Amino acid sequence: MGKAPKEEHPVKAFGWAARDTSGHLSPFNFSRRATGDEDVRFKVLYCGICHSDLHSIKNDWGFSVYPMVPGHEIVGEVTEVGRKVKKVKVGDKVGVGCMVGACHACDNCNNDLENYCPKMLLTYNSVYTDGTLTYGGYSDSMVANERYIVLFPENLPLDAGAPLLCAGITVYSPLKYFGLAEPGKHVGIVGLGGLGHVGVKFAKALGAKVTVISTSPSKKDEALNQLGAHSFLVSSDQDQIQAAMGTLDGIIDTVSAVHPIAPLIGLLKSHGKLILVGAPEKPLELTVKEGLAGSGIGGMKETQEMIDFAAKHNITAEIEVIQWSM
Ligand SMILES: NC(=O)c1ccc[n+]([C@@H]2O[C@H](COP(=O)([O-])OP(=O)(O)OC[C@H]3O[C@@H](n4cnc5c(N)ncnc54)[C@H](O)[C@@H]3O)[C@@H](O)[C@H]2O)c1
Ligand SMILES: [Zn+2]
Repeated sequence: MGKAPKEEHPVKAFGWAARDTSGHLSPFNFSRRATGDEDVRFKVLYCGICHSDLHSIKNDWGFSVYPMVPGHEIVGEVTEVGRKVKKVKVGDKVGVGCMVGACHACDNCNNDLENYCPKMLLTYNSVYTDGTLTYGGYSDSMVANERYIVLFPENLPLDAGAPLLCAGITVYSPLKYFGLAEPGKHVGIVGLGGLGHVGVKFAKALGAKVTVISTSPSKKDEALNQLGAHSFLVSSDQDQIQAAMGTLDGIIDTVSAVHPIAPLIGLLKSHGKLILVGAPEKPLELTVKEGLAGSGIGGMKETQEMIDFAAKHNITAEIEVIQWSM
């Protein structure tokens, strides 16, 4: 048997861990590696809660390993850097998103798409190159290779900026990749949760016209008046959906559960794409395949670009801050 998590490495750490699929987290003493030559260590100040954390805690996807310290929207202040680190210095404000490693040799890695590297290592629930389990940001400290460190510009608030490290890049990347990040383009955002609401903000800041599509009529005010979307469709209202057929250049679907997608495809112009970023526990039942695409987070270069863009355009997530104490 290997060593206990609190003895594997020299640096003591404290976090909140899921031990089973119940959804409860409890205090957890573990350890993190010493700061390597290319590593950045930081004190965690805030960590976002993404729906993927909930899927993982509850083992919705079937590959959870316990004890699990979730959290992949992690921000804090640098406390130590390895001797080869160039990107940041002690005192800088930084973040880590969904990944902490990849092979750095394949075509994807060479093209700044570590997120599609077959050997990509998740911030938690992955086995790191040293054979130990990775632990996420619901903890007091973090250490990661500098390639996976995102520098936070001075004016981007750490608390409301943290969710951008996953939610932000997950919507920003497909907006750019599918040519939707342009004035004159009309983008649909399905689901107004964590990903969806920052999706509206990014699409607008990139110049697109935005329509929110939701099952909840009660979200109309938030969509139009707080987030500034141009229009709002209730997905069960056949008249509204019929009237909007063939009007959208692309749709980003952020829904976290299985739901019908055929009606959404009807909203697209010809050659428009429905881009699925939600990750329900079961695959969607597809009756139509044309016009469908998927997208998973984004590479590190693009994640830094997204954070810099957010700082320039004052884009942050709407947040509620929860304190934790030992
Ligand atoms: N592709 C990626 O790289 C990536 C990255 C982050 C999150 N995700 C996934 O995206 C999804 C959304 O994450 P989030 O943090 O925004 O979650 P969230 O819970 O904040 O938002 C989900 C939204 O979906 C809506 N919804 C839930 N069930 C629905 C249903 N049956 N029909 C219609 N709407 C429904 C909710 O009302 C909510 O508005 C999750 O599945 C998450 O795992 C994927
Ligand atoms: Zn996430």
